[in-house]
Amino acid sequence: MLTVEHLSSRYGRIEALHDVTLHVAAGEIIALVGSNGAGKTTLLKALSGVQPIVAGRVRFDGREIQRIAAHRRVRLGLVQVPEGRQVFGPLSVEENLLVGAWTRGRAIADDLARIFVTFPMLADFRHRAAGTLSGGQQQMLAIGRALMARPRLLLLDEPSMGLAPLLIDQIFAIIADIRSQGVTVLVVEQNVQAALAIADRGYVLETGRITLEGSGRSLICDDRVRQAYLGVHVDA
Ligand SMILES: Nc1ncnc2c1ncn2[C@@H]1O[C@H](COP(=O)(O)OP(=O)(O)OP(=O)(O)O)[C@@H](O)[C@H]1O
Repeated sequence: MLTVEHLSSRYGRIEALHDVTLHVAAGEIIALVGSNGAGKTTLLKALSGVQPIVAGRVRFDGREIQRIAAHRRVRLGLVQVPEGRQVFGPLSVEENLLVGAWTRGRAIADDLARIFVTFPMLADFRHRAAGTLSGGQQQMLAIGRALMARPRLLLLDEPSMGLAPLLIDQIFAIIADIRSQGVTVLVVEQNVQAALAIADRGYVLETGRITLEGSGRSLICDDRVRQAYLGVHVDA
């Protein structure tokens, strides 16, 4: 579904991504992990079309998209849930969800009803200002807003950031549920254990380069991942 080939991106003279190559097949959950500043957010932004790339190619469903504007990528089904939720605080929960559907013209009421079934809490708070919700509720709203765009590939940037353990479990259960409804998922996470546990495959990004890839299970068992990201001391 998504193929990224030799992608590089920079902020002025800082090269944030170097020669990144990866792929995502339809129906997969892919985890992208790495430490702070590794370039994970930059990669998602480059895929969404809000961060310029200086080299490389991105194909979505066989079509080159690296020169296609961000809003048109959303129409093609490539939709991002940004880091830090970024809900529209003064707007109501329902208005935030409707904003997610702005690229679409039809069946919005049906989709809104479906989101309220998936997230009953959003239905309860539909008239509340989004800014008054807790962090976990805002994360669910941000995911619901993205689902309103009818994604085929959902890009999630740190969905568990700042959430209590119980909520983190809920968020990962929701991600698994979204995939079971036919949406492919690429998730960036600092919660490496939880992300690799639900992922079919994963990639490790370090200082802008992909350094490891494999099945979720094989990466959780990899000594380099255990030592660097899971806090496990591994004897040499
Ligand atoms: N707007 C910007 N201007 C200049 N440099 C930036 C900008 N955004 C990110 N960078 C730099 O690009 C590199 C990659 O940052 P990025 O935010 O993509 O990493 P990340 O893996 O998502 O980290 P985090 O987990 O902290 O969000 C870092 O060195 C960062 O300092």
